[in-house]
Amino acid sequence: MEEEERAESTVPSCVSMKSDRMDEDRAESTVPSCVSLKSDWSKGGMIDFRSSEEIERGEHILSNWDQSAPPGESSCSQSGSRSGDAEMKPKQRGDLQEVIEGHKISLKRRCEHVTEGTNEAGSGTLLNKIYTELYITEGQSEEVDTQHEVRQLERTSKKNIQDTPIKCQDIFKVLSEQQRHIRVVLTNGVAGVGKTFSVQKFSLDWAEGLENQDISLVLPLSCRELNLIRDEQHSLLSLLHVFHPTLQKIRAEDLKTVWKLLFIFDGLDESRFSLDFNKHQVISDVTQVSSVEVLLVNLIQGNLLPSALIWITSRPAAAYQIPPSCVDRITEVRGFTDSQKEEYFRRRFSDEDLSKRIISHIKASRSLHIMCLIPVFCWITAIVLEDMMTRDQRGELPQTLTDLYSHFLRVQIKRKKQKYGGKQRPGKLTEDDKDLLLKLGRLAFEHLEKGNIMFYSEDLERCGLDVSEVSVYSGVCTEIFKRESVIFQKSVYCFVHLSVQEFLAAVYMFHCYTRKDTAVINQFLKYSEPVTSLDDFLRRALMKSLKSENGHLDLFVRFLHGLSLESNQRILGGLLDQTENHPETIQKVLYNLKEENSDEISPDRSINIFHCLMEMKDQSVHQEIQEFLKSEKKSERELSEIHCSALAYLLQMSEEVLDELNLWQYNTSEEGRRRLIPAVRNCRKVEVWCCSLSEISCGSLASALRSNPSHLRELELSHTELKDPGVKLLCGFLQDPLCKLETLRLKYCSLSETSCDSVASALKSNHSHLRELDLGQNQLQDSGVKLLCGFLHFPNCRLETLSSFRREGHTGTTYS
Ligand SMILES: Nc1ncnc2c1ncn2[C@@H]1O[C@H](COP(=O)(O)OP(=O)(O)OP(=O)(O)O)[C@@H](O)[C@H]1O
Repeated sequence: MEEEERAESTVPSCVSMKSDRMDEDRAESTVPSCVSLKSDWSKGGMIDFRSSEEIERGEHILSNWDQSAPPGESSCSQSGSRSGDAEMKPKQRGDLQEVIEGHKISLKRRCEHVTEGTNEAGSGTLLNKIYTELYITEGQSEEVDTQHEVRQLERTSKKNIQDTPIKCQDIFKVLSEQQRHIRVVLTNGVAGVGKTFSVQKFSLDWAEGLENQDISLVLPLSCRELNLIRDEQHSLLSLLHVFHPTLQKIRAEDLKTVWKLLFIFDGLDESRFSLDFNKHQVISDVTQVSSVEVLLVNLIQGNLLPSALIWITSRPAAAYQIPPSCVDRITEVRGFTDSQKEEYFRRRFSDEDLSKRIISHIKASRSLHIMCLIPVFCWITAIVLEDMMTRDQRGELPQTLTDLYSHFLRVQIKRKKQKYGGKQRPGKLTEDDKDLLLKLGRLAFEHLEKGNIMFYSEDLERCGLDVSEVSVYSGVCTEIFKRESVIFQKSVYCFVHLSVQEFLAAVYMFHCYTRKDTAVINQFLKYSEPVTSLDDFLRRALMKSLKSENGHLDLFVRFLHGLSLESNQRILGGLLDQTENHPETIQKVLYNLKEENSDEISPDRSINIFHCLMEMKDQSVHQEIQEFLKSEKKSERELSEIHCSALAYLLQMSEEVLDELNLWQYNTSEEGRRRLIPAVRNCRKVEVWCCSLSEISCGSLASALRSNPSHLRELELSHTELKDPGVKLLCGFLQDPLCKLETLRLKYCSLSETSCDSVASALKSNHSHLRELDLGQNQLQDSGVKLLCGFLHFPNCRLETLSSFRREGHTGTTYS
């Protein structure tokens, strides 16, 4: 037992960022020891010191070993376990029971406290006190793409009526007759939406004997921590011993005997593995040594411990690594519904009046209200608003993201001062503080560019950060930057949320601009001409961000624009030098944003230009579009490109589904029409004809279609020069089981027989609702038409009208 404890103290918790190891140690004395459990278990009629709850738990697990397999489990999953079980001696059973009980106690200690960015000993709050039910759905609401997560959350804030909610504790339960045994569950969700909290709550409820008691062992493994042994070779058994030292005594036979194990891999997106499901070493023995990646693939595919349940959580951009054929259920953590947001603030503050004021401020600010869909934003908002509302605050409450994050940083700095005292004037930073924050900013920036969210001591040192200094800092100001975990004596650091990293990165870049640090600026902008003014700098930064494929600089550039306002610079208490804030310069920046026009930019990405305007507190475009939407004669009003981006944003966010989006109904340029494409996400009928769609616009259209499978009934894409690759992209949407499209017109799109193949196989793969398909005036050839005819014989085919007629050619199929 003592040995186990010592071993445990050197390893991280499964959910280390939320747990507090100091508390674990304190809690130690209050829980029954494994020794007493062991003797209880094996002693028969002797006096039992355990609580009735513990007895119940223990007996339940024992009874699992005596039961036959549950219905629905695959035979292969049972074969190993039953035979091993039969051979098990009572002494072995007792030992195993003891190990499991010890594991439960350890897991409970790891999971019952959350630290929410604070590493101070004893500061952890009880998970059960602040845990607020999350809105989790079965299936996927949005396309799984690599777009920036803040944009995704803006889209996902709308609740789809067809979503099926599922409770966190039910994710392995068979809920309908159509479902078979659920072995592998993949849970998606954007950053900070509550995936780790869900894992922690699930594990705690299990360890406390409240939920999922049919599972014998819950084994959470954080992918972030698995990274640290990425280059090592392990067997599954040794992996468990490393990450769950309470299971040191567990043997290979035990793993095969315990009939329901659950492995939880939290944060696949944070793993640095490359999972190859096609070509890998097959492993079926828990003692066979290989790389962590190979072990993971074998577990997921069911080669290794076929009866073990697997739960993987991931941000959407990384979830594609798991082939759909390996997954029995996909769920998505969608964050908080409106009532859950309120519940969150009520739970958080015992002062009822304060929580009411905070809730009403959030409701009054549309962007804050949308952001609070994501729990981590609720947390940041709670910290800022609590501070502002409980002191004599005359200033305006934050309305934009830059406002909110500037206040967040200010609150953290203030907390540091309260802790250490200090002679400087309130609201002003010491030189040391500035130095440290800017170094953190540099770290944030350099790693944002590379797409890194985790850092090691070496990375800190490279930015001039003294590791011990950061540790002190992270002890008092941990909401900004926290020590994520310690494993094998190696610290891993990360910012409390990606958006905090993006904010600090923008602060650093802005500082470099005001200090005229041309080396850093030129390196970032990759431009030989020197930056001449603030508007020139912001314009080039915007262009750079718009060219990024996945939008990884979107939020950064939004903050950069927000920081150009003197009002925000003031909140930061001297961290940034004040800039040449001539009204003309700001006007020039606003003008540039409104006039930015390039057909090389994806329509989805262009919406970020509108967000930059909002961060600069320019409401003009927003107001003009609101008026436009109310006006009678819409087609007469001329819309600029930025108007179209704002319109696309408002339409896709609207609670109401638009009946028809016809791009020619708007009085705008060709580029303006393309910028409207994101609105396809929220309408029933779409007419995009006579538009030349570039590859980039086509990608945006495909992505918008994929996120609107259930509303869209009619799609007109004739005369669009879509070509075969364009059609291939769109087929992803046709394959979606939720796709209800009835009419698809692709006349004059320069298509060949290749497109027939793509369309026919997409339609075959699914219960297609398509009734009309028009492929006329393309060069489909007889072979293409033949492929389409193949689909007509298919049982799922509901097609009533098929046209592939080509006037001058030999093909003239019409089918009715
Ligand atoms: N159910 C919840 N109740 C209360 N607070 C929550 C809940 N879920 C999340 N939070 C808050 O949001 C923060 C982030 O949550 P969490 O770490 O679970 O997100 P995540 O989805 O795992 O994010 P990432 O992908 O960045 O790892 C938590 O530290 C907590 O402050």
